[in-house]
Amino acid sequence: MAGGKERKSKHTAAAGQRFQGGIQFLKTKGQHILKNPLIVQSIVQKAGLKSTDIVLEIGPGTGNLTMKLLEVVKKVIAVELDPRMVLELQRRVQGTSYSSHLQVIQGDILKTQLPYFDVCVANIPYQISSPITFKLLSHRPIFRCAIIMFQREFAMRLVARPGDPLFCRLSVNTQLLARVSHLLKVGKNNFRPPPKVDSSVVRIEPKHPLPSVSFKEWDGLIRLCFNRKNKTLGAIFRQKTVLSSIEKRYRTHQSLQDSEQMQKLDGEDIVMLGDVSNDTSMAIEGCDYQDMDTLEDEADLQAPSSFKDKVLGILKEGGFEDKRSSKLTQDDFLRLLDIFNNAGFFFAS
Ligand SMILES: C[S@@+](CC[C@H](N)C(=O)[O-])C[C@H]1O[C@@H](n2cnc3c(N)ncnc32)[C@H](O)[C@@H]1O
Repeated sequence: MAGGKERKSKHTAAAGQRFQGGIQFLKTKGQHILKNPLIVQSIVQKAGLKSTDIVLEIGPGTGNLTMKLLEVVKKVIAVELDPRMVLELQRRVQGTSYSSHLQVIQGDILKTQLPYFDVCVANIPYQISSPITFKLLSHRPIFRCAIIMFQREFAMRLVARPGDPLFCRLSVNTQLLARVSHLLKVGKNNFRPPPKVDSSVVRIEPKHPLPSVSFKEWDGLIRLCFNRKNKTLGAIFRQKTVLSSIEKRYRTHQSLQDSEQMQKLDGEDIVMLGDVSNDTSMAIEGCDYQDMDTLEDEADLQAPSSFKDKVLGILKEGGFEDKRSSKLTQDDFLRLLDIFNNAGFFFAS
């Protein structure tokens, strides 16, 4: 009996953690509400907001952050998926002087066309971390900065530098497009209900102007290089699957050189960077040969080993053969892409 009673009281306490204002928080929607006002205050302070700013808030929830933002900026546009949260937020702001400064859009942020904004401030559901980061970075006109709460490990990957253990494709792609810095560590107990993982607030400041590089090309190369980030590039580019995918593109490129397809604008490129959602997935795509018949000729069929020599020769000449992706800087990757492209090798899928 006693054991039964104890189980019941534990259950009641846990359930209490998941309610506020009659709303049951759903983990499936990443609903972990920031309950510590000091953290909310600190996020708003670190955002460096101006009274003239329009702020985009992703997932306002019950509005703890929204209310603080409304105290300092001209307008908050909040995009929230859950209609129960939308109602709660509207109820909270109703009858206050802030109501005319808040616009609530009910919907999925990933499917919503983003409005104009100066700064994005958000405690996001962690399951959309990667796609939302790249959706923001592809948004135009460019915004001043984004101050976002991420799962700690994701945050540390975003800010990791060459040589750091967490340095990965996500770090390289983000840092091509933005300056990123770690602002604040936030422990689990600052949320209701507490998530399983710790969190961190990161500042993302889009670069302006962006480096002049095709992002599809860039990501195609980076994907290969981080296929096995601790192997030398020589070892990676010796792999059959890697050589096959490069060779396929090489041949396609040769045959399309004069066609319109080669003149695609880079502007549409960044959107595809959202595909890095699963950064640990390093599958190499584009290795099937189904469409090769029309492109192959006798000389091409005899090419494999000379093709490999050519690729390895480029790496060697550039001084990259013995280098490892985990230690390369952004300038190194830009130079590597440049020498490959100049030799007629391309990486965009
Ligand atoms: C971590 S909670 C943050 C709540 C609030 N901003 C706070 O700090 O207390 C994430 C919020 O995002 C909402 N949400 C989840 N997926 C979303 C999506 N795809 N688009 C917009 N909002 C979403 C959830 O309903 C929830 O209110």
